[in-house]
Amino acid sequence: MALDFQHLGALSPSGTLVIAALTIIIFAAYHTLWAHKRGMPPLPPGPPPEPLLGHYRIVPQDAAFKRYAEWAKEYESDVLFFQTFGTKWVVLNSLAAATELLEKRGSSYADRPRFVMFEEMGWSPTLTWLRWGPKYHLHRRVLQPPFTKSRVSKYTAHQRKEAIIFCKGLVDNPNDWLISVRRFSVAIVLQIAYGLKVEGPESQWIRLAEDTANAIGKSGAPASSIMDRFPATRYLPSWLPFMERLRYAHTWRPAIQNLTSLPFEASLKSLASGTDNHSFVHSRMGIFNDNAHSGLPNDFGLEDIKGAAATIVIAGNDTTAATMMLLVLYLMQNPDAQRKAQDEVDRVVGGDRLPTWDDIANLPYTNLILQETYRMNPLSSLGIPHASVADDVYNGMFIPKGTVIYPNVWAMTHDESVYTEPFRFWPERYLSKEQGGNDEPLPVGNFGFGRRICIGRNLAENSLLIVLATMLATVDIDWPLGADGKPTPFEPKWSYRGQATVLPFKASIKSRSAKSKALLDAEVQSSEGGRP
Ligand code: HEM
Repeated sequence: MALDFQHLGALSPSGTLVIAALTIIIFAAYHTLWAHKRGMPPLPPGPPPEPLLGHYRIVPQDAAFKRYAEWAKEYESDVLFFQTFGTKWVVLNSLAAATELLEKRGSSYADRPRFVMFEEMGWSPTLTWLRWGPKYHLHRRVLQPPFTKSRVSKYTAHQRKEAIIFCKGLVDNPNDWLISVRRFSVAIVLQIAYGLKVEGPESQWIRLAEDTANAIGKSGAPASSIMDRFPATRYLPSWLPFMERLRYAHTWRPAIQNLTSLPFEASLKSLASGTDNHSFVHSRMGIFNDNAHSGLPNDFGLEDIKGAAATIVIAGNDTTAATMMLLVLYLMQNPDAQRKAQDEVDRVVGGDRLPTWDDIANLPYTNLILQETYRMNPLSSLGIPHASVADDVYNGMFIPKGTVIYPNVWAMTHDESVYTEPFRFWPERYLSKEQGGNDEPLPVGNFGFGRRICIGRNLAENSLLIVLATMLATVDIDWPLGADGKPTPFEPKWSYRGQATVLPFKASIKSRSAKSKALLDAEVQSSEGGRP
């Protein structure tokens, strides 16, 4: 008989706790006995679990990637095993393991776990969270083609224009540089998904995207809440002390719903008025309406279009903004790298114009600054988890079907056997020894692995490169001024709940020259409707 948890909210607190505890004990005992099949090789090693709770209290909620990397050394294994309440998870701490399992055996590891907490947050069909199956394939087939390397070139004019508006924002309002960052990242994806424009720093779309970024950015590592580990707990009353993630999900639910609905409705309105803005929504609605008129079925229905458009904004906005903040941070902390990159841009572009797309291929050091930024702080330090669809054996270790797989990208990009002084920002490390570098490999994993690799990576990389080149051409970035009027270094603060991001910080941003400022002003002036 299925358990009915719906009525639990009406129970007294002590009754609820007793039922919750009993249910957890039964499930945990059952799954612990089941986890290891007879006759199979041993499970990967890991710290010993606690009775019944397994590893629930052992793995830290914050910055778990660092602890996993330490355990990998302690247990001398790049693959570690954990379990709690019947959920099993494996952490891959080396690129070799991630490449073998997520790339080479990719089809066996292309599922996602169920993101119960995100379900509580009210997401519509979103490629990122969809389980491996027909719905997933349909969404990937629709969303991937517009973002291939060749197809993203159609967005480059828009990206360059926004990069120039961004840098003008930095020069005109340096103290509000974070608003300019948010404006840029929203403007790119909102235009592509819905054909909507961000008219200025006060735009409702910036606020909406900010809310959603907050909702997702601080929601904890994906699939790691008690609800994800043990889905029945979603029906417990949210006032219980250990259900803070459920409270969080309900608090942010309206933000997710607004982001999914409001821009979609605005885009439909502009379509109804007869304007085709060539956005994702307009092109999908064209197909949808044509099919409807011809009496053909629409596999990709209205909810799918709505969910897929929101995916572009949700997946593309905060990731781009967070990487831009890292670029500003690392340029500020590393004046030598900043000067060297500025010299490169000056040499290639000259002082009479701003960088264009043709220049990007001729800016290798600028490109390495971006690569080193990816390596220093992979935003999804533990990736977005995959899940295995079949039993497997790797290096003599058994990985059961249905195991959640976390690639520890941070451990990979800080592996001392690959990167000398991994905590040092040193873009030259990728150059050959003859060029003064150390022949180290470019970082891998920032955009994920295998079948689930980020579909927006080409778009994001283009955004970041044109923004970086334009910043280098037009502004100097330094530590903020202290009370004595001198640049004053400080230790930045970080958040490791959800994405690994640097928290908002102050920087001193100044125009490089009257000429570079005039170039920005002139380009913004001449670009149609461009407003900082
Ligand atoms: C710096 C920017 C970005 C970073 C660091 C980033 C990172 C990631 C990562 C780590 C994943 C998980 C991959 C995996 O499971 O193996 C992912 C998936 C995804 N990304 Fe991005 N991303 C960025 C920008 C974008 C943009 C601009 C878009 C939209 C066009 C986008 C759309 C997606 C989607 C739809 C998925 C889910 C793919 C799937 O599950 O099949 N991302 N991204």
